[in-house]
Amino acid sequence: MGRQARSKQSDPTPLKDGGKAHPGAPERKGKRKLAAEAKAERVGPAAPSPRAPKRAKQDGTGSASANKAKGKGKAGSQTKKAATKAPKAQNGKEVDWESDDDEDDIEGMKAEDDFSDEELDDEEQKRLASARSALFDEVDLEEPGAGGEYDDDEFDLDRASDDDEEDLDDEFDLDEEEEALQDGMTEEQALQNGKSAKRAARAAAYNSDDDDEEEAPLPAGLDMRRLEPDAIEGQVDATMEELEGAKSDDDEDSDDENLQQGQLEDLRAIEKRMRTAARVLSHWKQLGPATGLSRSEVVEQLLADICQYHGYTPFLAEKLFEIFSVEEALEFFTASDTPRPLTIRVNTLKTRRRDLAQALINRGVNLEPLEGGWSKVGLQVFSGSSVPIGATPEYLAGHYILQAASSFLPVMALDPQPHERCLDMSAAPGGKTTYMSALMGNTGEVWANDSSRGRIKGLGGNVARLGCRNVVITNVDGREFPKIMGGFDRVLLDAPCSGTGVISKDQSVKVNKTERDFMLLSHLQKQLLLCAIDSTKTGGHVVYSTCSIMPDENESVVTYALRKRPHVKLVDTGLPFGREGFKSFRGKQYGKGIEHTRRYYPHVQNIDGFYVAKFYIGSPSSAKKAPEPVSPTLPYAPLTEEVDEEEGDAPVFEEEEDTKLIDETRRRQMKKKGLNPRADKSKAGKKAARVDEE
Ligand SMILES: C[S@@+](CC[C@H](N)C(=O)[O-])C[C@H]1O[C@@H](n2cnc3c(N)ncnc32)[C@H](O)[C@@H]1O
Repeated sequence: MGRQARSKQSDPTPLKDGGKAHPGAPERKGKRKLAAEAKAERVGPAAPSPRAPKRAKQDGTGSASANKAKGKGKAGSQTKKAATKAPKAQNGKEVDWESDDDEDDIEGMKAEDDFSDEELDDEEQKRLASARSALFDEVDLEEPGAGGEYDDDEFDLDRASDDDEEDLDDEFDLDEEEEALQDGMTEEQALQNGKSAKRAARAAAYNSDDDDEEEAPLPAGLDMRRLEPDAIEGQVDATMEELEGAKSDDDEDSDDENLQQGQLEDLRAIEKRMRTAARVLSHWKQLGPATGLSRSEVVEQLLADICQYHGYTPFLAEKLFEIFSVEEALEFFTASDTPRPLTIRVNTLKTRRRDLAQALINRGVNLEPLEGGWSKVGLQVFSGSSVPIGATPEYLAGHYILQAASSFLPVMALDPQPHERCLDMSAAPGGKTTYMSALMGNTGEVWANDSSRGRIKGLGGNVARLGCRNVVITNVDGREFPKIMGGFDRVLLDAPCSGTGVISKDQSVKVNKTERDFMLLSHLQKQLLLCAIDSTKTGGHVVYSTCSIMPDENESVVTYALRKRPHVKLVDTGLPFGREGFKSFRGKQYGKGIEHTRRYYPHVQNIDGFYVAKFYIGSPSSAKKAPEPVSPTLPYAPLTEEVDEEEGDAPVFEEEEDTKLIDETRRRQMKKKGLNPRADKSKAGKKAARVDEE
């Protein structure tokens, strides 16, 4: 344990008493006293103090410390006083008591006899002398030695006055210097020698981590663990700061506590009001009239409370509120403030679930198969495991990946088969890619693409760690795919989304999403989905998923694709649980087979909010209406304001508009490259026309 740490752990009481400077003092003093007692015992009562001559040499009179001791000795106990008197009486020698008080005491003692020896007969006098002698003999036995001043000094040191500490250290210097002088050094060298020895001894003492060593009583003069005055001062300052800090922290803490208490009460009141409002709104006919408010007023108050209680912007609170019944909305908001269970997916390319479970249990990880038994590769890890689950040897060896249970679902729906050619269109960081690879037994091809260069690194890391040898990583905009590569057996589009299903993981979603974000995302999702469909061979499958619960990003996107690609149809996802996709929402009717799609919610299945839809890709020629082409080169461009203003579920992704966007973006890119966009206009126009024809 370090020096500072030791003092931190010590009892700070002496400071309050105005006694010892640093908190460690009482403990040190105790040891010091023990050491002195032990020494007294070893040396015996009559032995002279080995330090007495040095002290005499040091102060020239031998009385400096003794003088100090004298004053303090007065404050000492009667026993001590009696002890100091004893030598004179017993030994009959002249001892410089240096105290009138002591003389007085002796005089007093005599006076207490209340008669003169001369008045007594010889026998009486002998008896008295013997009694006196017995008394002083007894007292003598308690006295450790003849060096009265030394022992008083020792007593003072036990009280650990800073000056005395200095004296002791100086004494140590003197020892070293004397020895050095005897060894033939010059005085200056000796002084240096003494100082460095002292420094070394101090360093050794302070650096020692050995508590046992700390406990062992050292001979008093060698106890270098006592602090130098400077160090003591430093300790005092540090300790005062700590205490003041603690005090002001305490003050702040209590202010904070009061504030928190107040806030807590406010929050409790809000929570209660929200529950009441939800009940009233759910039974409006019976309870509404008693409120004296209109239904919209109650809803308005409830939304304001949700924003305050859960920390949402009014915009998002209302958007989410609309999805559920009033009471269920409250459940959703609450669940989105609670973390989901921590889950891992076993990498069957490297191990079996039971083997991994055994290995992790042996390491002290608490785990269980996923609740409900719907996955054979999922394990739930319980808190309380002291093992860092992201850093075990099994993790590093790629035996598992940390993956949310909801994230298994799109891959289970995709159901990739060995030797197939599959595409994961927006794959980073690769949770689903690596699952696909495992389900395919490292056979066939998994093209893992992501438009984000930064996220590609994580994808590569996971693919390598999990030993997925059938994965090819690409880094292009997913909307390029039908053009650069097509004919996949299966395509997964785990689309970029608003993340309203994973608010418990990313609370920033509560405040950073705007209407425009939803518009842009929906637009991008529609483009990507058409490209995913167009990259899939006839008879193949596309799975579309998001970690959002917004219909705009889910049923609307799917319905758009059904309309634009009449040769595709929604099919059963094969997932064993989940709520049906919305058939309609706020007056909009969704496409055929939407009931096959699946919705997941944190408050219902205790997994992240998710949406999964599965398409079967029929033959374009079988469709009554030919599929509308989508530009494979469509750049990722922000929507124009006109598109922003579009209402409801009207298609916002139209060819004419796409062509305009393509042209605009191409012009911007050419300008960036320092080329003249006008010079290329005819070329660009021709290219766009050609794309439309394809
Ligand atoms: C929901 S995350 C994918 C998570 C991934 N499927 C997994 O399971 O680990 C969406 C991804 O889409 C990527 N993305 C965004 N726009 C894209 C685009 N136009 N083309 C391809 N990927 C895109 C993002 O970089 C992000 O990595």
